[in-house]
Amino acid sequence: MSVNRNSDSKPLTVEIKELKFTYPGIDGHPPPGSKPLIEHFSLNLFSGDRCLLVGSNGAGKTTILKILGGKHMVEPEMVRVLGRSAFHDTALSSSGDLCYLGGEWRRDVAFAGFEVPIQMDISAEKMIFGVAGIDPERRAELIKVLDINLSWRLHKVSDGQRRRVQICMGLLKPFKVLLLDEITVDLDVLARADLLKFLKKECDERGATIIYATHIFDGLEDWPTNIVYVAHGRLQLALPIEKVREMSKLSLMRTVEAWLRKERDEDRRKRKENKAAGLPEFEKQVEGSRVVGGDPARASVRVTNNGWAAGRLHSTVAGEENFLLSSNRVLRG
Ligand SMILES: Nc1ncnc2c1ncn2[C@@H]1O[C@H](COP(=O)(O)OP(=O)(O)OP(=O)(O)O)[C@@H](O)[C@H]1O
Repeated sequence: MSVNRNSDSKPLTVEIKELKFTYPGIDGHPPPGSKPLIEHFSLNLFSGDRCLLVGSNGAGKTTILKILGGKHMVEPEMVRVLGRSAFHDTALSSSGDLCYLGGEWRRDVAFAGFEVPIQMDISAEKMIFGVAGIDPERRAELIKVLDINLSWRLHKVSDGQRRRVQICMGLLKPFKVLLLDEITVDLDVLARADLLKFLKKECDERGATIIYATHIFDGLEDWPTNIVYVAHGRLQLALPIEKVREMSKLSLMRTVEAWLRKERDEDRRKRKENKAAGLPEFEKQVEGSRVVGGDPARASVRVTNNGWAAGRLHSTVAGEENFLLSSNRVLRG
């Protein structure tokens, strides 16, 4: 499903085609009898799009962003970012063209090319200026936008200040596709507003594409170009913002609230019906399906020669031809 009315002339940047994904069990395979977490999910996004990804807790937003960010393996044709498979073509992330910013401090910073925990005794200046090959103007702009004091010692600053440094590190390279998994929770209103403004400019002026998963709608009314609503790992709606405004006279937050309320009422109705019919109210959780993502070395089924080893962040071997298996068997945290 394409969500941009004017997509004809704009390059396609994110292409999701019939995406299907199940978290692997401890043996590296989807547990027998498990229902895919994500299924029948298709979406196209274009250069310049700012897409808000909304849905209730557990809907699958983080999973989708991680798949797009190349952290979970899926069939290469299911997800293309800038025409390439994010999981198999690790140069997409290492070049900075594809950037995933989520809750994982250490890994995100490492992906920005500076492999140190962000809570150690180090100055913000050392962290930020330690990344090589950065345009000084862009760096100065980000420091200003995020109002970073370069003398901050990272082990002594507040969560929000540390988060600002993390975001700055993540945005230093001029990304083409940015995946944001609610990274603004710690930010004060001013920092959040300035960051959102900066991100809007990145899309308008450089044609970047941003997908932003959030539950916080403050200051977002005029930010997105598209809204994507996901429930139970299935795409419910993918609309340009003008269409959402046409459909609903409510604010963005109230509109999303109405969608989620309807979904919850429907879930409750189904559970009641199941109960009345003597069926289990909730879907059975498949035993062993909860895995800690991250280290492929911990999975008992290994993909042959995929270039990854425990504790390493960048594959030495890029390219789909190196992958013998193409199920959902490997997770990167
Ligand atoms: N590593 C994992 N292994 C197995 N199941 C997982 C794993 N990570 C998430 N899940 C399950 O996948 C489902 C979707 O989780 P996900 O984190 O993608 O949801 P979300 O929409 O981002 O939720 P939230 O709004 O709470 O952040 C949840 O039911 C969750 O329990």
